[in-house]
Amino acid sequence: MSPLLPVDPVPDMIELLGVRARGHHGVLESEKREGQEFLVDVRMQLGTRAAARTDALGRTVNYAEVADAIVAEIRSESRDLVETVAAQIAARILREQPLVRCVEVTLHKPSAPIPHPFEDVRIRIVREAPAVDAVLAVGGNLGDRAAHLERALMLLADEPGVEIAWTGPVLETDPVGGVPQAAFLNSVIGVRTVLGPWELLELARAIEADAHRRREVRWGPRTLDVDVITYGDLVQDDPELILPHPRAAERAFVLAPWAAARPAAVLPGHGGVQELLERAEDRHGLRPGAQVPGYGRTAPAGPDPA
Ligand SMILES: Nc1ncnc2c1ncn2[C@@H]1O[C@H](COP(=O)(O)OP(=O)(O)OP(=O)(O)O)[C@@H](O)[C@H]1O
Ligand SMILES: Nc1nc2c(c(=O)[nH]1)N=C(CO)CN2
Repeated sequence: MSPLLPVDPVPDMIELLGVRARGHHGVLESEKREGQEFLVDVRMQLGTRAAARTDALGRTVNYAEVADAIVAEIRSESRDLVETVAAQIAARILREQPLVRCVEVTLHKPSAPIPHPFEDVRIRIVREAPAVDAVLAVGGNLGDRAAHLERALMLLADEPGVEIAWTGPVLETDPVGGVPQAAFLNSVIGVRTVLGPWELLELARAIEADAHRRREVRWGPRTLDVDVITYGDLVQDDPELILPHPRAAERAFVLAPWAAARPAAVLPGHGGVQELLERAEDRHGLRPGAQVPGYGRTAPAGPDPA
């Protein structure tokens, strides 16, 4: 199966070059006392399609914030080595900018104490953000419900940058939301991914489109719905991608398969999924659903035990 997301031959990159500030880094006492100029170039890898499509700053990296972070690190507590300062800059960018998947930092020290003519001293490092644990909810009540869930899992598993970590059991659930309609099959899928949150949403939409999902009635019947429930601990309120999913905390059709697979899981900002499930109003409308290949697998795939 070919991947659903576009495969970019060169990933998108935002570059910020020549950010300058005085710092007191260096091995020599005179460097620590007097300080000198440092320059920094950064190249940040992130998906920029969602931002470009909507012209929304909140869906990308604000390079002015990154410049502030670089200057703060240059001005921070004196370090002996350029290695340390460059690593601190990279770590701060990855910590503060959850959309950045990989960062290259070049730190220049053009006034280094070298008693010979020279042009520059610089160090270049590349640091990757760790893969992120995310949870997706899948469900549908039109057509061959089990086949749609099975295909959704196959498409996810085939996507570069996504690894299936675990899956919940498939449950049959009464419809929630007031629209009279047939029962759903629902489950949840835990993934480990190097995709950014917007790319994960794009993938979820592509999987829905593959099942010919149509948006007609809000909370109405659908072949397949794929929602992003959590993306690591990321909390954001962008209406196109609210994280955690704004209704997950009260939906037994999400919480029950999640708690069955990961009883100790926590929904960031809301609490343990088990406790949330005990309070969810729709908790009595659930029953075991079909056996769908790939679902109900609580351990990562590996060699079968002998
Ligand atoms: N965490 C999220 N996961 C998926 N879609 C989200 C999320 N946060 C916001 N959205 C937005 O919600 C909008 C409606 O999505 P969708 O049509 O799947 O809704 P629904 O399935 O009918 O209802 P619900 O969102 O309550 O499950 C989409 O435009 C999507 O961008
Ligand atoms: N049981 C059940 N009810 C729903 C579901 C669903 O997946 N299962 N999805 C909805 C909108 O996403 C609305 N109502």
